[in-house]
Amino acid sequence: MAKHQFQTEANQILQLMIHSLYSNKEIFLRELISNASDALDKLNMLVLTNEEYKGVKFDPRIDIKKDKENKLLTITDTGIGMNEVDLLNNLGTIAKSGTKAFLENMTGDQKVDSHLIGQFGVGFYAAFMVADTVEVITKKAGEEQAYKWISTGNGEFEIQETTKEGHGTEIILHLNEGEEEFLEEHRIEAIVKKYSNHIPFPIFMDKEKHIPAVTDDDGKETEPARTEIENVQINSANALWTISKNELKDEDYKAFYETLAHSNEEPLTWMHHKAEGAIEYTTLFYIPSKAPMDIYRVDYQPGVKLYINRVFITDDDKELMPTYLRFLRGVIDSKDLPLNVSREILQSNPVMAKIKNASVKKVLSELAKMMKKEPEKYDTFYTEFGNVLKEGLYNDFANREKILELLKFHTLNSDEMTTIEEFAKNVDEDKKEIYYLASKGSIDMLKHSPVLEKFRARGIDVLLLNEEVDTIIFPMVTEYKEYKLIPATDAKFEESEEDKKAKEELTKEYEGLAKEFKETLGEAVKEVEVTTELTESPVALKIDKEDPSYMMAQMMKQMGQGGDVEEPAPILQINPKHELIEKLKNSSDQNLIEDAAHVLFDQAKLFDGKELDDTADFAMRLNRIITKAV
Ligand SMILES: Nc1ncnc2c1ncn2[C@@H]1O[C@H](COP(=O)(O)OP(=O)(O)OP(=O)(O)O)[C@@H](O)[C@H]1O
Repeated sequence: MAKHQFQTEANQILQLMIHSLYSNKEIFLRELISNASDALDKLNMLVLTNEEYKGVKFDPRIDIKKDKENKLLTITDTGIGMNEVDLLNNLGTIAKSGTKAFLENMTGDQKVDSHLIGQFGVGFYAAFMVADTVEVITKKAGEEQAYKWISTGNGEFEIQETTKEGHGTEIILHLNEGEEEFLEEHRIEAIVKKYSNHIPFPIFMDKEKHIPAVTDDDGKETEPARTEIENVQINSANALWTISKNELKDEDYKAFYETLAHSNEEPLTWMHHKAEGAIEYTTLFYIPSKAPMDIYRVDYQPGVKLYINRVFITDDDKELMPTYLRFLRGVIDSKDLPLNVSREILQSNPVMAKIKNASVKKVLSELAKMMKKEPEKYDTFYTEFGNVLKEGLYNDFANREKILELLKFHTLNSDEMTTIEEFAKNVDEDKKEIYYLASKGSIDMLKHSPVLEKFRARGIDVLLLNEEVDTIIFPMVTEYKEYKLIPATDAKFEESEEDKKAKEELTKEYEGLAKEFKETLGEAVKEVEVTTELTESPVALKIDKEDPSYMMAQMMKQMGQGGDVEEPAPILQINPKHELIEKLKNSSDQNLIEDAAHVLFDQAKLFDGKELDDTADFAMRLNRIITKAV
């Protein structure tokens, strides 16, 4: 008998289960049945598609057995089973990405933690919520040797050779004191009906059947009443997605989601669609109410399963749906794909491509409907997944317009968020230009950006984008319908002759100060120029987009080498109408001008969402200026 240690993370999860922070213990059965169903799915596919498994009998069933006397509950399946290596890899370790992050987020607060665990999904380890000892007896399909895995959840497990008839897995739970309810027929049946009614395989259990007494014509009892044991199927076993929509209740969809997504949280919404015509397929997509833990990890686990005519093919294909819809959980099932598709073939299969395209369109149009009809629900969706959806703007060109219309924007002139469709209605019809400012920071900070002063002065509204992802994506989005999308920093407004003249005069007047600033700041700025476009701020930064080194940096960025190239120095604009600049022009205090040049340059950087190179230097100069002022 070989002893093994649980992997650290697995042990931590196990301890959480044992000390049951989770009040809804019944889900252990849902998790074990879901694993059994997955094991049957896997074998089904191999038997149908893999020569090596041709001889393996596929007789799919899940059995639940209860032994009240010994307080044992057993869940058996005739699925793929596990060999010794599988046992070591699967039970005792957690391969799921995001496990570490999940554990780090644990707070010790029951309420917060059970909410977290709902998103994480605990799987097999949930067994330890109700059992002090768990035995797994399993034999892999096509192999001779069976194994027994056993653990009391104390940080160790043991694996030994054993015998077992037929392939599949048997999970024996030695129930804890006080968990006897899970041996009651009606309780088990209720849990199965609640969560596992529509998994695609039958679940059987022994049930007591009462046979009433038989009496003759005179009312005399000829046979006494008795109880017989009958092995009966206790779930419907009709894959939920194959059932027509109007036969399903919300509860059915919700329960199926919990089993499918291993989640204890209700989904935000679902979309069930049956396509008939040249290609027949069914899709059932759920949107979770909370983002999965691994949503921003490259090794995220995709949530859509592919079935071909009810035979499970894969749940690990990131190409089934585009990555920007990776929050979807659900099923795609089609009769029109060949069963023996390999992953490579799947990706180039024209039927799969059509299903994928149509499914993306469907999801996007359902989201658009939700946005209009259920705005609150949409807001929840948007808070959780808005930034993921935005990724589609650069990797799904064909649907860019639709995705843009699903985004919500803050704007300069309003406190309410708006859509691009609404925003476009108020854009100057002759120019058809939509301006936006994309910079990381609070919306309030963006609203007060010096860049926007010329817009405010002219009463022109601007879209405000303050997420990091916006600053990467939006420069690549240059149009929406017939409108041009223009960064606010690039806006050029026509100047009247009068303005031009006034600017020329001011430039001359402030030439000296601009020169002093440039000498002080040196290479940190490309130049210092006088501007008449600022109204409130003394200074602002501008990038010269015609500068060849700027264009080079952009090109490198697009090639994914942004980190290696330095952006060219910005232009510092000074506002001659600002009292501060005016006073500086008239000052003869060289030290003050020097300090002011540095502090103002740093201030402009902060408004641009940039970090300061030397915070101590900034504070020191600022303090010197204040000291002089008080
Ligand atoms: N009845 C079973 N038959 C065959 N393999 C199983 C069975 N139960 C569990 N396993 C294996 O053990 C692994 C771990 O199971 P566990 O329930 O902890 O996680 P999971 O199912 O992969 O993830 P989650 O339950 O969160 O979706 C499974 O992925 C599977 O490979």
